[in-house]
Amino acid sequence: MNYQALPKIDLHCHLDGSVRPQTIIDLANQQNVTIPSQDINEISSLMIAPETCQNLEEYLMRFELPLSVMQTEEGIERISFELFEDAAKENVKYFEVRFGPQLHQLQGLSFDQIISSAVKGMQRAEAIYDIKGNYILSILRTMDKGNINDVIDAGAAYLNKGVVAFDLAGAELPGFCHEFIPYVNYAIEKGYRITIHAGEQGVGQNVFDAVSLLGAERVGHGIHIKGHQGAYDLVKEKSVALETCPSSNIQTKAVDVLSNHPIKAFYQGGVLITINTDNRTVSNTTMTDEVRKVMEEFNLSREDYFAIYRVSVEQSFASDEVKQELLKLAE
Ligand SMILES: O=c1[nH]cnc2c1ncn2[C@@H]1O[C@H](CO)[C@@H](O)[C@H]1O
Ligand SMILES: [Zn+2]
Repeated sequence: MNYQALPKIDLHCHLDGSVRPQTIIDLANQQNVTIPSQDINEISSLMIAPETCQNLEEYLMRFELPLSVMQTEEGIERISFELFEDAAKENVKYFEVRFGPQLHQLQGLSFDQIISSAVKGMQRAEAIYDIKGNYILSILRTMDKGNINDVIDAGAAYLNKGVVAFDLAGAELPGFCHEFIPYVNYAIEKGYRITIHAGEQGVGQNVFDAVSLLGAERVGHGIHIKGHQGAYDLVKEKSVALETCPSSNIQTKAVDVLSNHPIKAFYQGGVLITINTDNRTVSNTTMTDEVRKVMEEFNLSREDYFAIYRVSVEQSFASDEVKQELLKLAE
């Protein structure tokens, strides 16, 4: 099968984990940022998380280098444009990208400048390529909570003009949802859709909480509903889609090998699943690779692929008009 040619949808991809290595070098030189090497191979290997990562925390250490050149409007705009360009060239037709505005303030950018730069880069790519997209604003669970509502307020000006949803990301502790209830409620009041990273690091209860306490409409990863019947049943009952990211899940030790990934069991059990990249550079992957890996490992047919594609369309935060266009590609 020609995986590259298939129309694809990626609903879970981090901007800062998906920067071209050459762009890190270019921007570091332009911005006078010191980086460990000028050699593209060395920069690439510093950015890609190794298979020997012990856990999510070690995986997350790979984001420091790209973030060092994502502190100016030009840097963010360029990286956003290039990510949508890369995705369009492999036939991703709809792309939801997320990032944490709190991580881009090291040189004093305002949340408005940060968010508008990302949106501008996306819109520049949308004008040239056959791709549509939206941004999701991620709050880092480990960071100070004092400015979360400022991120929500700044992003609200872009709602349905490039920004659609709110997310919680970063290291995952058991029971994390409780302390975020007021922030997520504030985001919902402002009109954000909700997706939450949960059940990536061993805690199925976090998925149950993300859906029942935070109103998550989708869950990032969600792997550990396997082994938590209550979470499994709730996700099915509420038609919450899981944004699975197979390569990332192996690097972070959420699963040991692809053949043990529960994605096919979920699919056969009627859980809504989608296939996504998480981090193109850190996980050294593309949508073409993720689709190929899942289809080959689990012997999925073209019909299975388009069933999953349709779930991605329905569970996306795209407008009805865009959804109609995307569904036509599955006919
Ligand atoms: O798989 C993941 N699980 C949890 N957090 C993640 C994952 N990938 C990236 N980030 C975190 O999200 C931030 C904003 O994009 C990244 O800087 C990284 O810390
Ligand atoms: Zn993620």
